[in-house]
Amino acid sequence: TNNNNNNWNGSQNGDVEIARKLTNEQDEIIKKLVFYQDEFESPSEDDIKKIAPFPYGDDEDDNKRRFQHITEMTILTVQLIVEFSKRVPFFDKLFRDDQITLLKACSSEVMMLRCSRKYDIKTDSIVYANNQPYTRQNYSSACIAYVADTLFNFCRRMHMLKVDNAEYALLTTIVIFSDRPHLLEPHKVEEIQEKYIEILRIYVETRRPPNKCHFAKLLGILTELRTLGNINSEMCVSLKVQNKKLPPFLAEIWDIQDFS
Ligand SMILES: Cc1nc(-c2ccccc2Cl)n(NC(=O)c2ccc3c(c2C)OCCO3)c1C(C)C
Repeated sequence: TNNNNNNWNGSQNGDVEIARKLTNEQDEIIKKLVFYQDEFESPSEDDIKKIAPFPYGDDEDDNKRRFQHITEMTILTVQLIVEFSKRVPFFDKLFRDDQITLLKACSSEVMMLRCSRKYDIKTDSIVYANNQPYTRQNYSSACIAYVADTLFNFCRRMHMLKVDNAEYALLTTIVIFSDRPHLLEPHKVEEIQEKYIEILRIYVETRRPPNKCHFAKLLGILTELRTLGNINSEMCVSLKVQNKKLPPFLAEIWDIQDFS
């Protein structure tokens, strides 16, 4: 090192990045996230019985019923995301207003992540809660055709990355603590997110050969999810125009102002 105690890579006092191990606290956090990810993974059987079945027919009414089914399934899924977030360490440290801001903004992104976790490459379908597959075709025919390929291509890319349960749980948590408009304490949210990003970095480092740049690819997913979430928001507005009514619960969480 040169005489002013800088290392060749410019890091001060010689603390070059070393492969750290997870602390006990960090290890406990991962275990908790994975536990609650499983706990709130899918809507219960009897919840699913209560919603309209997914029709496999192909007439106009079936398209409407498919849309109805997706909206009801989404409401159940968003409720699971809310339950999961309540168990995520440090979420309770935020103002209630910020918790709501984060949940409204992350819900569509977390749902895309959940879809990718249920993706079956062999049948190119998303096998959701009740073992009924959403294929590109029947997802498209639910009158949201142009997004089906985007969603399914995202699921394929996630499949190729072989994301494991701990990585999924950490990614979901990092998505929840993303910077969003109108937060009262943006720095607090960012600080919490950084804790989870650090846990993910160390977890990946200790699990996979370093040359795979797997950690960088996982962070890249966050950017992709942001784009997908924005397409969802645009779609919500266009649905409004097609006066395809979203249930009030979704219209509220996705901020679809009532222009009427
Ligand atoms: C009631 C409802 N539920 C969903 C949904 C369903 C599954 C995963 C994520 C979402 Cl957000 N969506 N959104 C999509 O299905 C959707 C919208 C835009 C997309 C997209 C999806 C899945 O995926 C790719 C990017 O663009 C809708 C409405 C708005 C139709």
